[in-house]
Amino acid sequence: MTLQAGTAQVDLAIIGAGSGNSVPDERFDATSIAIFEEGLFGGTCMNVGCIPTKMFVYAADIAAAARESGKYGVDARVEAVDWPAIVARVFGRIDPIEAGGREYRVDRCENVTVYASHVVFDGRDDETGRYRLLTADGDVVLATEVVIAAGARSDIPEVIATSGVPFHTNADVMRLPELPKRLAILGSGYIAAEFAHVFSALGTQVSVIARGPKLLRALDSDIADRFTDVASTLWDVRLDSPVTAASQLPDGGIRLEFADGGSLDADSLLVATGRTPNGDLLGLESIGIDLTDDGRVPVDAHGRTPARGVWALGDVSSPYQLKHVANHEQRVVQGNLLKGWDAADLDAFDYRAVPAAVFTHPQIATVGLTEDAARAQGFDITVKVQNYGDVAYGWAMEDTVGVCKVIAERGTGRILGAHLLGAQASSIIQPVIQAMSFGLTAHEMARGQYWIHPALPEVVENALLGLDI
Ligand SMILES: Cc1cc2nc3c(=O)[nH]c(=O)nc-3n(C[C@H](O)[C@H](O)[C@H](O)COP(=O)(O)OP(=O)(O)OC[C@H]3O[C@@H](n4cnc5c(N)ncnc54)[C@H](O)[C@@H]3O)c2cc1C
Ligand SMILES: NC(=O)c1ccc[n+]([C@@H]2O[C@H](COP(=O)([O-])OP(=O)(O)OC[C@H]3O[C@@H](n4cnc5c(N)ncnc54)[C@H](O)[C@@H]3O)[C@@H](O)[C@H]2O)c1
Repeated sequence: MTLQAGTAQVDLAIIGAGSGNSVPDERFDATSIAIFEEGLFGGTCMNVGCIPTKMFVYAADIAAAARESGKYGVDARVEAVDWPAIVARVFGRIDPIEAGGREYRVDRCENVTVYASHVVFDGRDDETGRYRLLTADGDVVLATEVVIAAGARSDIPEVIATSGVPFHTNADVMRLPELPKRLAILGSGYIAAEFAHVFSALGTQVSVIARGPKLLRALDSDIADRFTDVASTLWDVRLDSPVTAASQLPDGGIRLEFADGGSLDADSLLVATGRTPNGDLLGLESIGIDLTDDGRVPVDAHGRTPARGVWALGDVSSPYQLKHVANHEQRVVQGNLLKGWDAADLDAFDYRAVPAAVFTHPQIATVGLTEDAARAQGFDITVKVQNYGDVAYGWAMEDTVGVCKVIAERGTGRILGAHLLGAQASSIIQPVIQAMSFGLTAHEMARGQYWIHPALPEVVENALLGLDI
């Protein structure tokens, strides 16, 4: 059902149909619900994030494998890349899911009303004490409880925003009508690393511009250093290169100028310099919520904001901008909504072993503490760095760059972190995540199970066995 402009009252309002859209299940059938979504149903991950990017990455991996096939005695070549066909494959699958998700909520959920509009808090209603939510379309909804799941948006550095040069973000770069010949990517984090791989492997000349001395510098320094070295052989990587000016060239291209006096010309520009949580666009001051210093909606371990009855989850409030974390937080908040704000047995967010992967080339996966963080926290640690090339599957791959680094507490053998760079990293790290989540020590994990021989996880087994506990 879709409501005409006016005032409605609901038990629960949900801001954002990304992870927020998963809150109402059959246990909420007797709850009147308003969902506010100004953009696409399914949110960032489904439409412009995790899922489409990985579909492009898969195509890029195939192309890269063909290009690297010579070392196995196979003469494969990338004869052509049909970019429009790749785009059509990806969005031919995703767009109908978005439409289906929206249609399900609008037409088939009796207790749910969808407002396709930006919404803000407008204080509390004098009479009922409910939260007053005001949409850009002029609707007013009074809600007893609210879940804020409003996500984050691309940060655009001022030098680009004020220059007037055309640029892309993850929101539109995957729908370019054709592959650019030269793509400049500003930023050196997850999004930059993944799109650099996609476009480069598919034939674009890619430049990655980092303002600091290495790529992916939030990661363990051994991994970031090694990745920066490998990436520099694949792409035009500009380190220590803050952009001081951007301008459009007469041929439609873009020129970026750097602090050291150098410059770079490209056909297109992709900005990938971080994502700002959307809490600053929600009128939260009207209900007495101040954002954290880093711009997030503050929540306690159960997802409760300082405003009674208002919960938050996902990128808008989480210390992690990751979909599996947003999903976890959604399940916690969902359960707690059912239990009630004051329940003694509220579920809590669990951030003990949060993993992440960067689907670039080579892949990267990480869980737990970096070596520097473990030392800074005062742990007495033992560290083992094992090369992929040390195990049989690494020989099969002729691998010279892959590495698995594990960090454990000396004495107890507690696993504190693992960091992998190389083929299948996002998959072969999973047993370490499991061990950390269930409290297995390094020795228990290494010797308490079989490791399939000669599969790539043997690199993890060997790293564990190499620790000097
Ligand atoms: C390019 C890219 C690749 C990524 N890849 C991965 C990956 O491989 N793995 C991974 O774990 N994570 C990945 N992420 C991160 C992941 O996408 C996010 O962590 C996740 O989508 C956050 O979910 P969310 O529900 O908090 O927010 P979102 O999915 O962003 O949902 C928020 C929704 O709220 C809506 N909204 C916001 N404000 C308002 C308002 N005032 N009124 C109405 N509607 C509003 C927005 O339109 C949006 O649809 C990626 C992100 C990007 C950008
Ligand atoms: N595979 C995944 O899980 C995945 C993939 C993509 C995105 N994400 C999530 O989305 C988040 C956002 O991705 P992202 O890559 O935009 O952010 P990021 O935080 O990973 O990286 C941002 C980078 O931009 C740089 N930067 C910031 N301002 C700059 C400026 N003015 N000039 C030049 N460089 C600047 C930073 O130094 C940093 O290296 C990630 O942190 C991650 O949580 C996850």
